[in-house]
Amino acid sequence: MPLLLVVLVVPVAVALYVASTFIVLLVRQHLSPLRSLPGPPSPSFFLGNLREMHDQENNGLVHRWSSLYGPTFVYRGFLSGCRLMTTDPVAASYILGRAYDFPKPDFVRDGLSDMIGGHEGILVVEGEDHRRQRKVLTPAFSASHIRSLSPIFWQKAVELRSIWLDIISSSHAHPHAPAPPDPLTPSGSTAMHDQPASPTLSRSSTSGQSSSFLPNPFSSFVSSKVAPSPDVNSTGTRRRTRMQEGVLPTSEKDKPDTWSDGRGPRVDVLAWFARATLDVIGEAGFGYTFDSLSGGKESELAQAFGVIFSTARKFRVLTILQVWFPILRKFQRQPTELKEAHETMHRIGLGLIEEKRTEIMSEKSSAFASEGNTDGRDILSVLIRSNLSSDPSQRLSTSETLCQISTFLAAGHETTASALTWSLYALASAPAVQHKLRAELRSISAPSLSSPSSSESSPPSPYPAPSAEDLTEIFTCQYLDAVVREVLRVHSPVTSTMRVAAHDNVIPLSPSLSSPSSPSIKVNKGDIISIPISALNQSVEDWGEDGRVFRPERWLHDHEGQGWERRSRVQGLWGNMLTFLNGNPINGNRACIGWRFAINE
Ligand code: HEM
Repeated sequence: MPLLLVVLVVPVAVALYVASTFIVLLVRQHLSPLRSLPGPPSPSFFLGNLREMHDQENNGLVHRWSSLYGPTFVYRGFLSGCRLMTTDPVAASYILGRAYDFPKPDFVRDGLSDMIGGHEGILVVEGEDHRRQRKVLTPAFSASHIRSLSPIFWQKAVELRSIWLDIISSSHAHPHAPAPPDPLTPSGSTAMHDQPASPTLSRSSTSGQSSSFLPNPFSSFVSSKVAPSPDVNSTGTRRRTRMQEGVLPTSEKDKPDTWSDGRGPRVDVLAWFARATLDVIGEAGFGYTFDSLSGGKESELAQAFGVIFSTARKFRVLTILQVWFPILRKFQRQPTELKEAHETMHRIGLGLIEEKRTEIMSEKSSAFASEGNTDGRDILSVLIRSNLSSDPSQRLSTSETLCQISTFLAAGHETTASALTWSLYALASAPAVQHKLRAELRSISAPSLSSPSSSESSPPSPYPAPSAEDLTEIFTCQYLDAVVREVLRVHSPVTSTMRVAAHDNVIPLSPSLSSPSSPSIKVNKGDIISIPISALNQSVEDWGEDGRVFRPERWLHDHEGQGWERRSRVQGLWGNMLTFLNGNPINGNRACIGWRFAINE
């Protein structure tokens, strides 16, 4: 009898659950105020526009849609549900400035939690938990503390420089290395062309624009860093690097190949920057040595993180279904490899926390503890220290602290690798900019920069770490500043983000962009909103007709003494762009907490 009951009742219950979810969805859809907004046709009932968004390159689709339907329009998600997308700066500022009224959607938070290995990191938590975590974490990201980490950035840059010099000189020794089949090669390097189609990066950012397809705003940069750059083995056939498979490469045999194709030696820059930035975030973030640049044995933590990252990135139909049927998450079986990776991360993370705590306690009478001198300390140490001194009700628990380690890795490693790669790409595409920047840097008197440069025949010069005065001189370089801003504006590593209305709301629009009949947009609780960061950063209204062109000069003051940053209508955290987002300390500051770290790096 009980068996009969199970056989009859379970399928009926499942059918009712599925049917009621669909009905709720369709009714919601029917009542949505977003239905009246214009937008592209939906090519598929089940996937809406998600597939084409996933497949687009360099935000071209968003630019096309906004030119056809205006800055605020609707595209379709799962089961053709309406999703709002806006490039209106007033609407974007309203939404992002009210982070607790417009939190990340649950499915995005779930995706991030999978990547981080827990629900308690600052990227994932919302409301009061977020406010508390942000307060404890903020001192670790202060301007002076981040500046004190510069020797780590410097050391890794010098290390990477000598590796590249070695690669170049050894490839000169073998000038006839076979050229790989490489259909992705850039077609000429013209200065300042419109949104360059870098082969490696644009292909990679195909998946990089996928934040609404993969439930993860950080997928925009996550996947772009496992770029499918061509990697060729000795027989000339393509092979995937472990980097591309999501496993971080560190051992000698896995180093990306270099080759000569008649135009000089070629280096997979993205893969090398990923190693350098992994080393940096390990050391500066939590005092952990990955040694991935020097090609030592692949660290346990790098391996574990690689497994977690690559698993979280994978797109599965189940992931989409879980958005609408959260119960499915309960039945999800974790692959053994993933379980082991989480355990490794947990064990190493707890070890690091314990080590820092012991250090801090034993230094209680020393300068570090008594005078608050945290210079050069990794971020985790400063975080633990500020946690110890804060009001007990405001402290982070051990499991919350643990989640911050993987959060720093997830948020601070591939973003910076991507930014650095785009920087080199932009400079390579604009030789005039490159010459001007080099001339400015060569004019600096700082000993760390004025060391004699090496030639192919002499070993690289040591380049001592810059002093505080050197850093001040470097940071006041106007053209360097303009180049960094322009790279991060045109090639924002996080291309879009997503929010959900926590309750019914009315979003104001720019007076110049709204129609008199609808100066605002009504959203219902649960409506999903996409903010295309890249498109906003490149807006023609803000940046002029050449808004999508890489032109650092726009940041220099014109003859009226006005910098372009003052003309932009976007209220970004940094440089009046949304690259690091923006926020509001009262109603949720979800702007990038690591922006100073990234700029310094
Ligand atoms: C060029 C490099 C970087 C870019 C473009 C970038 C961009 C962003 C963006 C757009 C967000 C907001 C995401 C959202 O809410 O949808 C964010 C958040 C965050 N970033 Fe970064 N980031 C960079 C580097 C870093 C670094 C180096 C770190 C840490 C060392 C870091 C740590 C974080 C954290 C912890 C958050 C979550 C903040 C919160 O929710 O309160 N980021 N970042």
